[in-house]
This record gives sequence, C-alpha cells and structure tokens, in this order.
Amino acid sequence: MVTAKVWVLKKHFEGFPKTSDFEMKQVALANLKDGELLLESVFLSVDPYMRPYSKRDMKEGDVMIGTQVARVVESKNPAFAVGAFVVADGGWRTHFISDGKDLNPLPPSWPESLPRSLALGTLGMPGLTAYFGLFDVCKMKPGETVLVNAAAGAVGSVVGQLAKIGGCKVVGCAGSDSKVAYLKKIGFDEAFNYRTVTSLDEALRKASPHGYDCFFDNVGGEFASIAINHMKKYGRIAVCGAISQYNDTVPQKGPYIQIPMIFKELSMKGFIVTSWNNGREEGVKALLKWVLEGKLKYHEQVTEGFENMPAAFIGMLKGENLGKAIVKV
Ligand SMILES: NC(=O)C1=CN([C@@H]2O[C@H](COP(=O)(O)OP(=O)(O)OC[C@H]3O[C@@H](n4cnc5c(N)ncnc54)[C@H](OP(=O)(O)O)[C@@H]3O)[C@@H](O)[C@H]2O)C=CC1
Ligand SMILES: CCCCC/C=C\CC(=O)/C=C/C=C/C=C\[C@@H](O)CCCC(=O)O
Repeated sequence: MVTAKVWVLKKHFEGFPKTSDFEMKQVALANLKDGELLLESVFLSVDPYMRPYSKRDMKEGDVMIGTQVARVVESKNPAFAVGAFVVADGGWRTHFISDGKDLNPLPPSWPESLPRSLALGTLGMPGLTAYFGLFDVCKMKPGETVLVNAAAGAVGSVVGQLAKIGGCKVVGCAGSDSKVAYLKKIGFDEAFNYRTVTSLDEALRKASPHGYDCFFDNVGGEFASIAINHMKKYGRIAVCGAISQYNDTVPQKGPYIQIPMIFKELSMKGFIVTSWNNGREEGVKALLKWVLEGKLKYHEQVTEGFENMPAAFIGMLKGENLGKAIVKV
C-alpha cells in the first residue's frame, strides 16, 4: 500500500497566505482497480490562481488545488504504461490515483534537452496563456507597441518574447532590478522596476512616448489604472490577471476607466486560458518550435522538496520567482 503526502488548506487565507494556513497530511492509497493508474508527482506547479480560486472553490481541510508533471508508477490502464509522464491536476500530492480521463501525456518525443517541468510553464498553461492572450485577445500586429507587467514571470516573460517574435516593440515591468536586467537580456526593448520608479506615469511615457497598442495586464490595480491613460487610440487590453488584488482584505477602489475607454475607443477583454483547451496542441507545438530555435528563452525558479510547497507558493506571490515557480519533489 502506498502512502501519499498531501498539503491541505488548514485555514482560508486572510491577506497574504501564511505557512500556518497549510497542513501536511499522510493519505493511504487503495489498491488499483481495473482502468486506474498510480502516479508519482515529479514536479509541482505553484500558480497565482490558487490564491483566488482557493477562496471560491475550496473549503478548509481540502487538498490544495494544483497541477503537476507526474510519472506512472503502476498501471491497470492499457492507455498508460509504467514510466510514462503526464501533466495532471492532482493537487498538492506526492502520489495519487487516476482513471486516466484528465491526464495530458507528455509526447514520447519530448526532447531530452528540455526539462519536463516546462510542461508546467513555457510549454504549458502559462505559455499557452501568453500565446492565446497575445494572438487571439490582444491581436497584436507587427510594428505595434506591447506593454506587459509581471513581465519576468511565467506568463509575462513569454508574452514579451512572443511579441518580439511578432515584430513588436515590447515594454515590460517587474519588481526588482535583477528582473529588469533579465528582461533586457531576453529582448525587451524597454523595462523598468515599478517598485522604484518615482512615477509610473513618467516611466510609461518615457518607455513609449507615443503610447501602447496592446496592454497584456497580469497585475490590475493601480498599475492598470495608470497604464490605461497611455493606450493609443483603438488600443486593446487583455485582462489576464490581477495579482495586485488577490491578497486584498479590503477591495482596492481604483479610478474609474470609462473616460479613457470612451475617449480612446479601447477594447478590453478578460480571458481564461482553459477557453482554448481545444487549441492546446497547436499552441504547444508553436511554443516548442520557438524554444528549440532559441527564440523563446525560459527560466524556472525551482524549490526543492515537497515540504517546501507553501513557502514556494508564498514566495511566488511576493515576487521571489524569476520565471515559472515550480517545486521539485
Ligand atoms: N487568465 C488566465 O487564464 C491566466 C491568468 N494568469 C494570471 O497571470 C498573472 C501572472 O501569472 P504567472 O505568470 O503564473 O505568475 P508569475 O510567475 O508572474 O509570478 C507572480 C508575479 O507577480 C508579481 N506580483 C506579485 N504581486 C504583485 C503586485 N502587488 N504588484 C505587481 N506585481 C506583483 C511578482 O513579480 P514582480 O517581481 O514583477 O512583482 C510575482 O513574481 C497572474 O495575475 C495570474 O493570475 C496566469 C495564468 C492563466
Ligand atoms: C475566482 C476569481 C478569479 C479571478 C481571476 C484569477 C486568476 C486568473 C488566473 O490566474 C487564471 C488561471 C487559470 C488557470 C487555468 C488552468 C489550470 O491550470 C487551473 C485550473 C484550476 C481549476 O479550474 O480548477
């Protein structure tokens, strides 16, 4: 009998999550039934969505939601051989049983040169978010100017590079000087530290005096309220996330956006990447091609040890990650 370690939400978050909000438990797994398979987590993802989704979708005592790259260790399902790797949404668990229905197999042709953890980042949900958010929501065109915040993160770093591949000028912001240096290294035309500039308004104007055609918003809040005034006429805003608001105990009250929306005749669209699940194969194929060509660089913030999942999650929310935050079991 296999005993899994799991992390449960001991107490709903109030403001920033604390390690005391989580509790590690041991769960004895039953023997496999026909059609089932036993999976062992190899890499686990920590993502911003877990913060708001936990409030909406979870009750105290539930196993934390999340995805992982897992290896098949025992199988009574002919579609999955022992040793195969899959992306699963098994939550924060070291081992779990699946009936095979909600698993995304990694292609057997996965290049040996690439870490399988990329299936949780640049070649997975965050990378696809950037891909479809930029091409289908922003509808960027060559020669345009693209703005992206949280630009050194899992989604933002892909957005900026795809925009460069698409022939655009790219401006990004991040929360540390080292992240800003990374952005310039991977090809951003302009980048600034939003925490240290004296004026966000001035920084945005300096980076692109004629404004922005596309704004890929990962952050919301005050930044978005200021950035909207720098949009060009007929600009497009892809509302991807609002991480500056996820930990609010009292909702922020921003300026109202109707005047710039009307005056500049802007388009603003919120989106969730799961709406493109049917396009997943197309997106991963395109992203993989650019990675293998060296046009799409990736960075992973790897935390070692299942016991460190809460710390990795909290650290990501606080900006301690460069690129995709993952936990290596
Ligand atoms: N709509 C969708 O389908 C999806 C939406 N998302 C959203 O995209 C955004 C980025 O996600 P992801 O790339 O996975 O995460 P990241 O890898 O970018 O990590 C989160 C980053 O957000 C930044 N951040 C945290 N708090 C603040 C704040 N108060 N103000 C400004 N920046 C902050 C930090 O970077 P920094 O150093 O720059 O502060 C931190 O590193 C999130 O809002 C997420 O919810 C992600 C996936 C799918
Ligand atoms: C509850 C209010 C949510 C407001 C928007 C918050 C976050 C946006 C975001 O980060 C969306 C992420 C989407 C992730 C999609 C796919 C999965 O890997 C997560 C699935 C989680 C689930 O649907 O159970």
